[in-house]
Parts: sequence; structure tokens; C-alpha cells
Amino acid sequence: MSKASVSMKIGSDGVAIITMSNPPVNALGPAVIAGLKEKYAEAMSRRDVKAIVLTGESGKFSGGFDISVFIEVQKTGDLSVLPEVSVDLVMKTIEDAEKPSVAAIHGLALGGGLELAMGCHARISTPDALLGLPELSLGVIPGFGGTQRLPRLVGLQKAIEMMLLSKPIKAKEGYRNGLVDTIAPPEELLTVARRWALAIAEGRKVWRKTLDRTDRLSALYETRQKLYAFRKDAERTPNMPQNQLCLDAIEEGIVHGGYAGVLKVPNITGVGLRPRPIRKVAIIGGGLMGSGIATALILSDIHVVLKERDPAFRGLKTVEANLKGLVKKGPLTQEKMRKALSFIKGVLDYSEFEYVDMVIEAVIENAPLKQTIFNEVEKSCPPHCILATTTSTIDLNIVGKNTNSHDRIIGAHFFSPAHVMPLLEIVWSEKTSPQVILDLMNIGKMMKKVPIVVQNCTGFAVNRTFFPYHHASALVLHLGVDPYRIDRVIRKFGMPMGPNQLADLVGYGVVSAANVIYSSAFKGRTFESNLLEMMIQDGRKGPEVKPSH
Ligand SMILES: C[C@@H](O)CC(=O)SCCNC(=O)CCNC(=O)[C@H](O)C(C)(C)COP(=O)(O)OP(=O)(O)OC[C@H]1O[C@@H](n2cnc3c(N)ncnc32)[C@H](O)[C@@H]1OP(=O)(O)O
Repeated sequence: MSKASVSMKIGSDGVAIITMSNPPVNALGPAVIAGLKEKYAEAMSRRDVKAIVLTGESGKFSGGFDISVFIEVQKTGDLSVLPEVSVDLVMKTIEDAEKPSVAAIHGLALGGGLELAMGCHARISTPDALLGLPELSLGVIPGFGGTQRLPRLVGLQKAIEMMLLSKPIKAKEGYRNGLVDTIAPPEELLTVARRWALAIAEGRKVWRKTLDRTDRLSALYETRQKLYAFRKDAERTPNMPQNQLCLDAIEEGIVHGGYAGVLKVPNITGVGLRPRPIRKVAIIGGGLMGSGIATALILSDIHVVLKERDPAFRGLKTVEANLKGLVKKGPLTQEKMRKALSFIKGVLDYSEFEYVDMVIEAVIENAPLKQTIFNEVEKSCPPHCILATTTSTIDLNIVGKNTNSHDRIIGAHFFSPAHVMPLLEIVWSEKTSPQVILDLMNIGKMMKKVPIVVQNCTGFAVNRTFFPYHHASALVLHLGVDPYRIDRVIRKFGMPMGPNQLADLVGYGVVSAANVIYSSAFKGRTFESNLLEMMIQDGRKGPEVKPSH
């Protein structure tokens, strides 16, 4: 077999044609993978290259990872023959590169071959080329990000079918379902591909990363329902764990965003830190937020002590109601609910805080109260314990003012209802230790949350975005426009609910408290309306959420 290689030819149009060669199917062996990295690095460094077309020799794109390498490893146990095939090959080398790539596909693009093509910014193919991810038939799951990218190109249903059945499709079907951008006859393939690549580079065609695309994804609840059905189906093949693992990877990518699993936070991930085990969490406050977080934690098999002030333990009752709601809607079973409830205990003081790994303060948006709590908690918890606040707006340095533990203080901004909403805003100050940030990212993933890591400032990221929107609505309301009409217009625009209904759901007290903090931090840049105060004084506060910390 002739030596595997990757060549590059640069046209006068500024398009570099990078060609994989490894007969008979241009399999992605070590030499091809190394060659791709080398040629891409060269193409990125050359001023005479504007864009790249990636293709394969002898009428084939690529048959995927070189199976003979697997056989070699099975025979010898020598893992060193495995090339470095982290997802970075596709993401860093192709998808995130500063010059666009277009895949020119002919013959076949299978497994890692198709994954390379999906990392490109467009795919041109001959009509009868075979496209597929057959990895599950080999007992593995797509390892170059196919589980993350295929659903974003063809939609969840089709992507799962293609992977679970390991059944390739023809490119003309791929064109219909979004996997292929356009079809070209073999003799025109390279010409069409180079024109497309140039058009992207020159801004005449959209330059979009597959991992960023959501246009083919359904709403999260629909996704979860579909995945639930496929999981039930996969339970019939218990001896093929790769099926469930493939669904796990797909879900991770959809719920947590395409970069899930490769979430990179400078100086936090990839610097040798390892998340510490989290076994027990204390939550202070059993209101809407605290009980929601407690629900999410016990569903992730994490023990919780829920500190309330009122021996009626209304927060515990809310947790139970949350779980019953999930059983009623499915897929939570009665048995899993009973198991989750065994993970939670209501307390009225800090006596059980001695062995907790994290405390989450979930009381009302009142800085002095939070400062008192953190001062008390610092004395009751072990020195490694993470001290998290759910504040949506208050600067962390203010929250931790009365403590000597600024390195352990972090923002864990969940969104109500916390056992349902996937977003988790992780806020760190310049004093927060990288280990604590990584630990909270890990807990967020254990809770199946979408963690976004942002730096400390009033309002952080979400409320810095939310409040201008909220103030614009308050201005229009102040001018006398019907709040229901405002909400109808916003819902028609595409938001799940309008700003007035959202304020009602969250509670006017919470919105008002956050408003005061936000407006004082950005004096002169906000709209101050007294309508909310008037409603609160009139006893109309939104859902009755009594402080119960
Ligand atoms: C990165 C991760 O996602 C992991 C992966 O990519 S796993 C690999 C995924 N790819 C596949 O599973 C493709 C497997 N191959 C096939 O489906 C078929 O071989 C084919 C459709 C590519 C070609 O089929 P056909 O035309 O019928 O010819 P053969 O099956 O007889 O194959 C011809 C020769 O090609 C060799 N070959 C095929 N695929 C690979 C591969 N991925 N790696 C290495 N070699 C491959 C095959 O062994 C035959 O070679 P021979 O010397 O003639 O025996």
C-alpha cells in the first residue's frame, strides 16, 4: 500500500485544495491526521490563501478512521500507534480556523471522514456519494464530534437514525435534509467547491460553524421526549452500550451546547486541575429558587440539607411537589422520586453544615442579609467547602464582604424553576480560585445544566442583557400600553413569555430588589418606573414566595 499523505495545491484564486491520500479509501491514519494538521497550519500562515477546499484522492473523500490501526492495537495492545485524535482535530484545525473550509465530497465520506466534512463550513458533494456514521456498528461512537454536529445539520430524528442504524445515505438525500449544501457532478465538484469557499471568504456566502447552528434543533422539551423514546428503544439492546452512550453524547451536545464536553475556560480547564467530588450540598433558603436547586441536586444523586427558618419546612414540600410534577409529566418514575427524596433533609440550623462540600445561599436579593449568612456559614463549614450565592445581580465582593474566604466564593445563578431551566450562570471574581470554578462547572454538568462562565460585575451577563429589555417594557407600560398587549407582541416575536408575565412568575419583590441594585450601578442609564412598587404596596407581589431561609 503506497504511503499515506496529504497534499496541498494553491490556486491563483487563493483557494488551497488539501487532498487526503491513503488508498483504497483515504482512511484517517496517523500520517493523514498529521498531514492535515501540517497543511492546515501552512494554509493558515500563507497570505496567498483565502480559503480551503478539503477533498480525497481517487474519487473518494474518506472512509473514516483507519480501522487497521484499531486492529493493530487489538493485536499488540500498543496504544502509541493511535494518533492524537482529540476533537481539536476538527474543531481547532478546521471549524475554528480563521479561514473557511469547504468539503468536496465524492465516492464516500464515512465515520471520521464525514465528521471532518461536518467540521467544514459547507459541503459540496456528487449526488451518489455515500455519507454515514457507521461507528456504532463497530462498537464505538463517532469520535470526531459527529454526535454534536450531525443533529445540528439534519435534525435530531434523522441524526439518531443514521447513527443508531449505522446506515449511510446518498448525498442527494443529504442535500434534502441539510447535510449537503449543494450537489455537483463529479467533473465540476472542485470548481463548485472552490467558488463556494471563496464566496464565504469574501462575505458573499454565510460563514457558519456547524457547532453554532440551532436551526434544525427542536425545543428542548421535544428533544428530551425524542431522546427518551430512543433510550427506551435502546434498552432492548443492553449488550450494545454504545447506543446509550451515543444518545448521552447527543443529549450533552444539544442541552449543553455544541462545545459541550470540550468546554474551554482559559486557565481553568486544560491546566491539570481535576474537579473535586461533591457528595453533600447545603442550601440556605427553601423558596422558589432554593427548592428548585434542591430538586435538581437530589435528582443528580447529590445529598442535600435544606436549611429553612420555618419548622413547617415549606421548601421541602415544594421539592416534593416539584418531583410529583415531573412524575406526572414523565419521564420521572415514582421509584426515582422516592430515591431522590431519600437524598434530602430539612434542617433549621447550621449543625449539619460540618461535612458539606458546597453551600448554596438562595435567599432574597438583600446584600446585608447575604453578608450575614456568609459570615455565619464560613464558621460552620469545612475549609474546602464552596460558598456559592444565587444572586442574580449583586457583586460577589459585596456578598463576601464579611468573610475571609473570597477564594471560595462564587456565583451560581440558576434560573427559576431551577429544576427545569438548563442555564447556570457561573460567576467568578478576581479572587475566586480556579479549582472552585471548575468544581462548579462539574456540578453544573452533573445537574445537566448549561454552564456559562462569566466574570463578576453587577448583573453579570444574563441580567446585563435582561434589564435593558425589561426597562424598555417598563417604559412602554409606563406610557399606558396594556401589559398583556406588550407580552403578546413579545411572544409573537418569539420569546417564550413576555416581560410582564416573567416578572409575575419570578415575583415582583425579586425583580424590584434586583432593579434597585442594577439601577444604582448604572445611574442615568436605566428607566426608573414606580409601577412595580405601587403594585407591591398594593399587595400584588406575584406568586406568594415567603422568605424561608
Ligand atoms: C473517528 C471516529 O468517528 C471513528 C471512525 O471513523 S470508525 C471508521 C468508520 N468507517 C467505517 O466504518 C467504514 C468501514 N468501511 C466500509 O464501510 C467499506 O469498506 C467501504 C464502504 C468504505 C468500502 O466498501 P467496499 O467498496 O465494499 O470495499 P471493502 O469493504 O472491501 O473495502 C475496500 C478496502 O478498503 C479498506 N477499508 C475500508 N474502510 C476502511 C477504514 N475505515 N480503514 C481502513 N481500511 C478501510 C478495506 O479493508 C478494504 O481493504 P483491502 O486491503 O482490500 O482488504
